[in-house]
Formats: sequence, structure tokens, C-alpha cells
Amino acid sequence: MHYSFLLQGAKLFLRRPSFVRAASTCSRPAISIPAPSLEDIGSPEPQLLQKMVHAVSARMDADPDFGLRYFVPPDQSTLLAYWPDLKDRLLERPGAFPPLNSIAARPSYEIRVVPGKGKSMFATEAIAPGALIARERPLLVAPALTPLKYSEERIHLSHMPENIRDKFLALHNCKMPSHPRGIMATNAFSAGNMPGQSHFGLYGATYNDISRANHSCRANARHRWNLDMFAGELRAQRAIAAGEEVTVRYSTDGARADRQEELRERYGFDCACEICSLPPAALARDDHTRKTLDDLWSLLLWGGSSCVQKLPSEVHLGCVSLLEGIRDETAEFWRVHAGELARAYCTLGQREDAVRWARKAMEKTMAVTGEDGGWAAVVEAPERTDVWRSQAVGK
Ligand SMILES: C[S@@+](CC[C@H](N)C(=O)[O-])C[C@H]1O[C@@H](n2cnc3c(N)ncnc32)[C@H](O)[C@@H]1O
Repeated sequence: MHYSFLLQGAKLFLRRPSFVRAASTCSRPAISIPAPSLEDIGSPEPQLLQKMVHAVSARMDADPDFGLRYFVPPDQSTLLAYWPDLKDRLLERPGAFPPLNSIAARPSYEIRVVPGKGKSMFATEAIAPGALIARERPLLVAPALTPLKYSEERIHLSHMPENIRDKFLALHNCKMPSHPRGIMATNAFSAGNMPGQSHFGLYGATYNDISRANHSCRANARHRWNLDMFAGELRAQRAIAAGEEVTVRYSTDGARADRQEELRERYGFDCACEICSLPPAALARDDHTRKTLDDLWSLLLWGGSSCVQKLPSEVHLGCVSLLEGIRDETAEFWRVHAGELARAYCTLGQREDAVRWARKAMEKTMAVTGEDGGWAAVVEAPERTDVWRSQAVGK
């Protein structure tokens, strides 16, 4: 069975954490978490993916009406390849497919060629953490989890309006020219699950501009899918200087060797970012810290928000200390830990620290969700918010 699931920025499955006593090698505070037995929980891992693909394939083979369908909105701005039902569900939403001029944002980037990297995105002005860099209607939105025979690019292309087909074909293809989904495999970002669809509903979005953002293991920007606008957004994960390259992290993490292998295999390049170029001793520390943070993150995802809130504040301080030690700006990590620290300092009535962490939580939440998550009010006047002194101390 040939299938394809190749998306940037999509962590499909959690790796099983090998749990965590961290940081002793980088003279940071040690973290010791009372972990549930993850061996007991087990992990879905690849069998689940395969089962899902087989299920789609079997249903398609049994039911000729279950094939992919195509939709082009009146402004011809995009091609949506969808499973039956999705179009109606999408179009039922108020204001679905808003016209292009209503989603436009003033661009703060330009695309230039960099030798060895191809087309690349650069900031044309200073960009604040959490701020919008680009908002763009994709050229193509298509299911990410599809037996290959149903979703070759040439089939999508035959439905694509001419003006966007030329742009799509001009995108980089790091696979062999004959690869049936090479352009999508190189350029698609996750558009998440579409409404009303479960595992068949995972979609990928391919863009004219956003797909020009290159990878860095210390990315300064993050992609998110905005279903209401039927558009993708790039937001800054940290302050970006005018002239700096705008980078995203393709779906890779862990130690340098693992990242390098995945990037070479999936995207055909050797990463030479500032982290991959660290000298050996610093690299060993960085690898260890990233692995620790990834394991902890997997645990938090398994445990959900209640697990996050039960962790002692020292754990969040320890994580922040680890993140600062490796200068990692991953917004997902930061928004959880900074948010919990802001809550803790609100509980203690320590205004200065509460505001400091609330500002960080606000910036990172903006980068992830496009909204401030209520943290702007805490930054403004913590004592006027519900979170101030509201939680039991010593939870
Ligand atoms: C999504 S495209 C990014 C835009 C691409 N540079 C272009 O010219 O359209 C992914 C491809 O860009 C290149 N690329 C991305 N990040 C890179 C990096 N850090 N160093 C070198 N090449 C990179 C690789 O060829 C990769 O397959």
C-alpha cells in the first residue's frame, strides 16, 4: 500500500517518553516528575496510521461515491480536494471562504533567493512576538492521509484553475520529478482536521508564499491554519529583526542526528542552522536538553490540561530554565510553562513576576492561536483579573 503523509509542522504521533530526570549535565535545576507508567499506556504509533489508511482505501474501493471531490470558490483563489460531506459542512459555516480582500494582511516579508537554500522568506520590518507575518489563501488544500492512487498531484492539477496551477507548479519539488506528490510533500503545512471529519479529516495546505519559508531548528515563526478565513497564517514566535530570515520548524525534533536524518530524507537538505552547527560539547548538552523537553511535552500531551495544572510550579520554572538554556522559542512549550508561572505568581500576589510571565504567555499564545488567551488583561492589570489570588496556594 502506497500512502503519503508528509506535512510540515505536524506532530502526528507522540513518541513514548522514556521518562525524565533532567538537566544535571547542563547545570540547570533538575526536574523530577512523578510520571504515570507510560509503559502501561502504550502508544498508537505506526500501526494506527496504517489502519487508518487501510480503512480509507477499503471504503473507497467498496463505495465508488466515496472518492475525492473538488471545489473552487467563485474568486478562483484555491482548490479544495475533499472527502464527500466536507464541502457542505464548510459552506454551511457562516462566512465560509471569505473573499481574498477580507483576509488580506499587510505583508511584512519578501521572498528572495539564498544560494544553497533556494527561495527564502525575509522580514522587511521588525516583527513583534506573536505578530502576524503573513496570511494567505492556499493554492491547494487536500487530504493529507490518502492512499496515493487517489491523490496524485496530476489529478489535483486537472481541477485547478489555471492562474493557481502555474504558481503551484513553480513551487520547489525536493522529490524526484516523477514523485506523484512531490510538490505537496515538499511544501504542505498541516491544516488540521476539517469539521465533522475524524482521522479522514487531516488536511494539508500548500501556499505560494508561506511555503517559501525555510526550516530552522530554532525557528522564529510558526504556521497555523485559520479555518474561518480558509487561510494559513505565519506568526512570530519571538521578536524578528528587519532583514532576518523568517523560518519555521518542519515537523522534526529530538537530537541533531535524528533531525538531520529526517530533514535529509523528507526534504533533501542538510540543516546548517545555528543549533545544528554547535560545537560538540554544546551540541551534546543541547541534544540532552531537547530530548528531556520533548519527553516532558509528550507526557503533558498524554496527561492533558489537568496534568499541566497539577504540576508544581518548580517544574515549570525548571522547564523555562531548560528552554532559556538552549534558546528555544517553541511557542507551544512556552505558552504552557509561562502561563502556569503567571498563574502561580498571580496566586502569590507577586505583581512584577505575574506580569512578566503573563506577557510571555500572551506572546506565545498569540503565535499559536492568533489570540491573546486572556493574558493581555493580566499584563495590563493583574489585580483586576479572576486569576489574581484566585487559586489555592500549594496546589
Ligand atoms: C518548503 S520548501 C522551502 C522553500 C524553498 N527554499 C523554495 O525554494 O521554494 C522546502 C525546501 O527548501 C529547502 N530548504 C528548506 N530549509 C532549508 C535549510 N535550512 N537549508 C537548506 N535548504 C532548505 C529544501 O530544498 C527543502 O526541500
